[in-house]
Amino acid sequence: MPLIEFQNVSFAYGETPVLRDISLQIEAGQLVAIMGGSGSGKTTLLKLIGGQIRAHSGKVLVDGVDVGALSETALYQLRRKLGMLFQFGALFTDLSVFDNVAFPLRERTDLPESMIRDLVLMKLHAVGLRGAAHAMPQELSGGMARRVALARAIALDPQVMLYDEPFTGLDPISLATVGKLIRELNDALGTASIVVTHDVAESLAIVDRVYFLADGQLVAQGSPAEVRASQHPFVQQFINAQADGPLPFHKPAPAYAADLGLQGGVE
Ligand SMILES: Nc1ncnc2c1ncn2[C@@H]1O[C@H](COP(=O)(O)OP(=O)(O)OP(=O)(O)O)[C@@H](O)[C@H]1O
Repeated sequence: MPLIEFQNVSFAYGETPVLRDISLQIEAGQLVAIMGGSGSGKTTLLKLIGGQIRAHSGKVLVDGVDVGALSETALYQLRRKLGMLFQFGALFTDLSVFDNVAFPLRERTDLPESMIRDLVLMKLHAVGLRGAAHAMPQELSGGMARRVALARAIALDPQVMLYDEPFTGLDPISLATVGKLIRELNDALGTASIVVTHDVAESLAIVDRVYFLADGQLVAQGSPAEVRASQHPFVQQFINAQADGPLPFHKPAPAYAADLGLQGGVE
């Protein structure tokens, strides 16, 4: 059974459709990337998995459970299975690295402090930062802070990991380190993981599959090898970072002359 499944999911904010008829399946151990232009609905897709919003039609299943049908209490339980790393998922600045990672364990479990200590050190070890346990967030580089946030996200051994732009703002070395960690943690924990990213090269190096979203629809998908070889115009536009293509540079607008209030003007 897939850990994440979208069955013909559609969603709109008010009258504006954001996702249309999305179907996909992600198995345990799979790491996938969702790519698409700004506003194509990537973050919305993650919010449907976390239950922050509910599908207007179709179903979102996490570990076989229909997220849209859950009560608030049941959602709270479900979220225990999810780990999330967001671009701006900042660390608590007044807590040490250790206490940041311990936070979800203290909040969500009744484990004794001695066990929490072991778990925190294990998670920090997994991201290579056991040595920074007693540092404060202000003392960390951006890349280290992201790795601590990653350790915090996996504190409760999630079955599903959601990453929203995990590479943003990182230097090339930290970026490669975080990418490698995302892959390693996915494999070690056997999670189903989704990375929402603009970072084509980094994500192609680590993921099993890529889904391309445009205008709220899945327009292309494939393995990194298929994506690299694809002649699909959307895929090409992303891989080659072209400003214009199927995702247009210009947002649709009235004729220039009409916008300027000219009648019969020349465009
Ligand atoms: N709370 C909201 N209320 C109304 N419209 C929203 C809301 N959140 C997002 N939108 C709109 O929904 C569309 C999809 O947004 P979403 O954040 O999912 O896109 P995205 O692909 O993640 O974009 P980006 O790459 O820029 O983060 C956008 O047009 C956005 O303006």
